[in-house]
Amino acid sequence: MYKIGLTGGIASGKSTVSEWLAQKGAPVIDADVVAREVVALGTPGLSELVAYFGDSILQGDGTLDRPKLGAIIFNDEAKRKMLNDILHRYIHERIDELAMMHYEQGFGAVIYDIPLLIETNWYKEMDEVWLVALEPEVQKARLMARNGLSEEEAQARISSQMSLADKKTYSQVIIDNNGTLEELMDQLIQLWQTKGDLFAKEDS
Ligand SMILES: CC(C)(COP(=O)(O)OP(=O)(O)OC[C@H]1O[C@@H](n2cnc3c(N)ncnc32)[C@H](O)[C@@H]1O)[C@@H](O)C(=O)NCCC(=O)NCCS
Ligand SMILES: Nc1ncnc2c1ncn2[C@@H]1O[C@H](COP(=O)(O)OP(=O)(O)OP(=O)(O)O)[C@@H](O)[C@H]1O
Repeated sequence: MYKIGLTGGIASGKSTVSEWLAQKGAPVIDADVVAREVVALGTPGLSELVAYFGDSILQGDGTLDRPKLGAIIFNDEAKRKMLNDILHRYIHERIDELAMMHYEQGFGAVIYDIPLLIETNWYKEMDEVWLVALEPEVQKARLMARNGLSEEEAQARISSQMSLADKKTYSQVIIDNNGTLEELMDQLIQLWQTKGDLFAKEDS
């Protein structure tokens, strides 16, 4: 099965792209969804987080207080590394399971929507990397609007990730999302024309 890693910085438009691809019939694995599963109530992932960060990262009902943990790790590199060390193993395992399900269903290719695909070296497992690219100023504005963050908070999140210029050197396909949604869709239609057949099921 052909593996396509879809990546890009925070608020770059990966979900917008992967939802479009999913509507076209491509199987998509969303690492942000998996990252929520592995810290659900009662999981070993959540227990390990509490053991390191303390139970002040929990809400009253025992579930993870995500904004609170975000405020900690996006401003502290050592703690972010620890979070990654704890969770990426669980995330990777679950992603492999989901990929196996798609493989068993006969799909020719699968999209791995992974924000930290390059930072974690997971790109090495991919056959190709698609990057959703946009200038940091546009990114910051979209992130502030979507998450209701201050400029400083948005900048801290952007700075916690690899720069766009570096990510480009690992990518075979660049999807430019500086423009309107319509301009994005035009590129996706073109991309589907050249790559869409990869996803076809073997028995179809
Ligand atoms: C810190 C957490 C609790 C904040 O939760 P929140 O609901 O506010 O954000 P969400 O999970 O939707 O992530 C939004 C975006 O933040 C960025 N991001 C998330 N985690 C990290 C990280 N460890 N380092 C850098 N950027 C990150 C990604 O671009 C992601 O798409 C959460 O992001 C988390 O658990 N992160 C660790 C798991 C992880 O590395 N996820 C990325 C997928 S591999
Ligand atoms: N071309 C565009 N024009 C205007 N807004 C856009 C465009 N593309 C995406 N957006 C908006 O920008 C925000 C970020 O997009 P999206 O959620 O798809 O990014 P993402 O890369 O999946 O983010 P994250 O990884 O941080 O969850 C959303 O509010 C989305 O509606």
